[in-house]
Amino acid sequence: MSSFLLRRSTTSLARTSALSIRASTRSSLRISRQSSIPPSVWAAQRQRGRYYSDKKELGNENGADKKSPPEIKSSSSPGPTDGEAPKPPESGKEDKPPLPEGWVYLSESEFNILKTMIEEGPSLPNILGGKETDLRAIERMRKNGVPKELQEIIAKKQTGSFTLSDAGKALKAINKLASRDANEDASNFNSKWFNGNSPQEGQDHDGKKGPNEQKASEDTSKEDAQTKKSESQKTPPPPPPPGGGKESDWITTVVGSAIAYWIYTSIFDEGSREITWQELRTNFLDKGLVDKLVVIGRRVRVDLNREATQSMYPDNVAAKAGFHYYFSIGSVEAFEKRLDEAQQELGIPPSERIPVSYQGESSFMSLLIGFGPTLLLVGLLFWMSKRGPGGGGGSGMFGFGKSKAKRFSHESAVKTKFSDVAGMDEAKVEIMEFVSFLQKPERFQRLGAKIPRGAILSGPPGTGKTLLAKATAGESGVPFFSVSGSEFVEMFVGVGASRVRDLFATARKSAPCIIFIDEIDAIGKKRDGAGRFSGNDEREATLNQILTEMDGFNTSEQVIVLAGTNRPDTLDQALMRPGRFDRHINIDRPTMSGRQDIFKVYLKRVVTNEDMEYLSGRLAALTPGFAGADIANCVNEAALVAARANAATIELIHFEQAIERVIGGLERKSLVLSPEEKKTVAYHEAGHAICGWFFQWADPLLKVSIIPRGQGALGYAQYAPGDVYLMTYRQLLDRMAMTLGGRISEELHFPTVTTGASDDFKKVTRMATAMVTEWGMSEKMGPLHFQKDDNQIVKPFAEATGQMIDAEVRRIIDQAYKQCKDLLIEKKKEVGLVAEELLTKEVLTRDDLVRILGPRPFDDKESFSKYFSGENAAPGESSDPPPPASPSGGLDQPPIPPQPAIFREVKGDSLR
Ligand SMILES: Nc1ncnc2c1ncn2[C@@H]1O[C@H](COP(=O)(O)OP(=O)(O)OP(=O)(O)O)[C@@H](O)[C@H]1O
Repeated sequence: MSSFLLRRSTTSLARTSALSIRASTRSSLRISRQSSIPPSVWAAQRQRGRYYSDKKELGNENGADKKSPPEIKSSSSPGPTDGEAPKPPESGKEDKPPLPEGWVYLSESEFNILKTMIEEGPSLPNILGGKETDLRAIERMRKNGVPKELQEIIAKKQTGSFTLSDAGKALKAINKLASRDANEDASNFNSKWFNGNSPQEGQDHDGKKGPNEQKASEDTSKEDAQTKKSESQKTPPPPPPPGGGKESDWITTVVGSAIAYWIYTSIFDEGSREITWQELRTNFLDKGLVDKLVVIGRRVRVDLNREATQSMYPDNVAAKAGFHYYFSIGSVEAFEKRLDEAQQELGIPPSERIPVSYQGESSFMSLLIGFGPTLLLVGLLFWMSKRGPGGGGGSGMFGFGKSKAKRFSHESAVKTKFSDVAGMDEAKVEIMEFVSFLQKPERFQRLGAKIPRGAILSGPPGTGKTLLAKATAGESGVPFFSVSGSEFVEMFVGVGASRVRDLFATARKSAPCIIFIDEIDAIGKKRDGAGRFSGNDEREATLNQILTEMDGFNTSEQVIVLAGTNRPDTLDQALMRPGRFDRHINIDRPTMSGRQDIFKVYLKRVVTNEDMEYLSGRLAALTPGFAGADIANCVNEAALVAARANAATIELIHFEQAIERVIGGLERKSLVLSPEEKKTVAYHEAGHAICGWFFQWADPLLKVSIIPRGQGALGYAQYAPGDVYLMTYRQLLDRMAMTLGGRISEELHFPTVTTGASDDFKKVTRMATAMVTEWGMSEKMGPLHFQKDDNQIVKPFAEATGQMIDAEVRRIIDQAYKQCKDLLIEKKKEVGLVAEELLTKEVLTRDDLVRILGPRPFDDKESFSKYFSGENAAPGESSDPPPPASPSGGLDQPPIPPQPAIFREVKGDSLR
């Protein structure tokens, strides 16, 4: 820019300087307080302004000003914009060799502009050579020429009319420079390393060649290439070129950053600034600095005469090339009227008036503003689709369709072995077969057997279905994909099916492998018409996809699908058919010996000095109905109890406390009962205890307590019911009578009764109803079965049958009531003894009861006596429960599920 100014006519410069000094001493650009210039001065200034900017008007100018134009013209080298061939600089023209097409030598003035651009732009860090390297880059361009595009950009720099398309040109120029220099460096490097020469003739002091030598050097390299290739195969590859073509990188960096900086400043940074009409008038219009006004929509761009502005406001941004002021207008008509008035006031003749042109709003910025939000949205969508919820991209839109299955491999996560799974021997045998399928498929294929596709593992919660599937993966040593059925469910339709596809596709790639779908009922429910209006299409589509994928396996693929569910009855039949889930493995709560085995697994992991065999047996006897997860929890709880007591090892007492805690809840020592309440609770519990002692088929009593526990239990009696699979009418009646013992004892010992027996009544009613409606234990009703279904609106029986059911239920309960009352009247004294001892000691064990009541008049089961009263063991009685009844036996489940050993008795809530 400075060189440009230097070439201005000294006369005009002197004049403009005088004016500018005067103006700048009076005000800054921002202050609108301005003395107005007389019309004559304005006209002179304006003439000068127009003179500098508009070559067509040169003929109209006075002789003094006519000196400037030729100088200005000579300052800008003929660029390709004029269609002229690039002219080599005047000096040394003859010394320079011709350049390839598209390359030009820059004139000195152009180099000056380029230098200014580089100086204005960011400099290279010192470590890379700083300004010195900048200058070397210029030297190199001076010697080897530059791409034509660079010359055009330099020309634009002078006029300040840089557009977005010029940015493309700039990139092209940088690219050309970079590749030319890279080629040159490569050929220098080749000649240095392959010819073993020092820099050759025709190379500069850095060993680099000019573009004219480049071609020859390339040819030489090509010629030598064959020989070099064979040589390079024999000899180790040469070290990287010294400097590694660093110089050419600097050139690209220097020129690139200068141009990028200029693009940035001309488009974004201070490229324009808004002013008011008043500012325009006082600062520019009145001083004759405005060349042209361009109306763009509701804005007017002010094109200033750069030189005049520069001389008047030398330090102001207004003088910068490419900078524009603009102001907003209400309407074009109003603006024109205002401008007319202003020019009239200034006495500007019509021929000298400021030209006004009109443009549509199609600048880059308006485009950016228009399309910016859309571009942003598209970019955001693209980014989201790349990342997706699973992270790292996924199939389907936004990766939602990507399966969320966790992959475990034998080496990493699945360390579970069959030895960790106890108490389900039959299930283990079944599933072990899958391991052999995966390990030795040929053993089965040899005989023409098809490998099963999958197995459904069903059973109550916590019985070890997932554990068994993991152990299968651990034993077979194949990858294991674990996913929950609910993870297929998403709010978007089609996502579930897509995830299934993705899961199976991934599994196929890792075959042989195991897929485990836990809680498959989340997606595998029966497809009936019922859900038509509840948006089940997505679930059905997911199920259909599973069905399709499982059909799609061929027998050699060795992908085995295991699925776990608590509700096998709700699953779709298509899923269960052979060819999909071929095997149905039912995993029930463990039996007494199963529990003992599971206890052994977990007892091994804790510190205890107890005899393992006895301890595990006793704990198993105490925990009928416990699943594997409950047992694991009990052992852990015992360790916590022992730790709390600062014990060195876990003792039996800690385990028993843990079991009581798991079943009955925490002891609530803070709950203080009144003496009357305590007495009622004691007699209530004593009633139960006496019944349990003197009824033959009642469960053996272990402990009675009146310490409140858990949620609202003010007292409890602990029994060891053992594992029961079949129950007789008499057993049921004794159990009902024992359950009513609490209330009847209250009736017999107090003038009134309490609300504490509500839970007992519920149990008794449920048992009696099942006897009448399900188990055919009423002669009057006969062998009928009415399924209890809360969703059924219409009862499955007639009104008369309903009345008969009610009557029979009442009859049975009355019978149990009478049986209990007769006993408690007979044993009224014993009830009193037990209750009084309870009031003093709060807890009575089986030994206390033996002391008060004498030995129980009936033999206990072996499983019970073995662990709780050894001397009473009945010889020859098996401790193992009878085997489960076969389906043909008419019972597919125990009539009364094994109950926890604690009966909660008096409900605290209802006592208040
Ligand atoms: N037979 C068993 N042997 C050893 N540990 C068991 C056994 N069954 C359950 N467990 C313990 O219980 C935990 C929970 O079991 P798991 O998750 O396999 O039960 P699940 O049947 O899959 O339950 P859900 O139906 O609720 O998913 C296991 O991690 C394990 O610690």
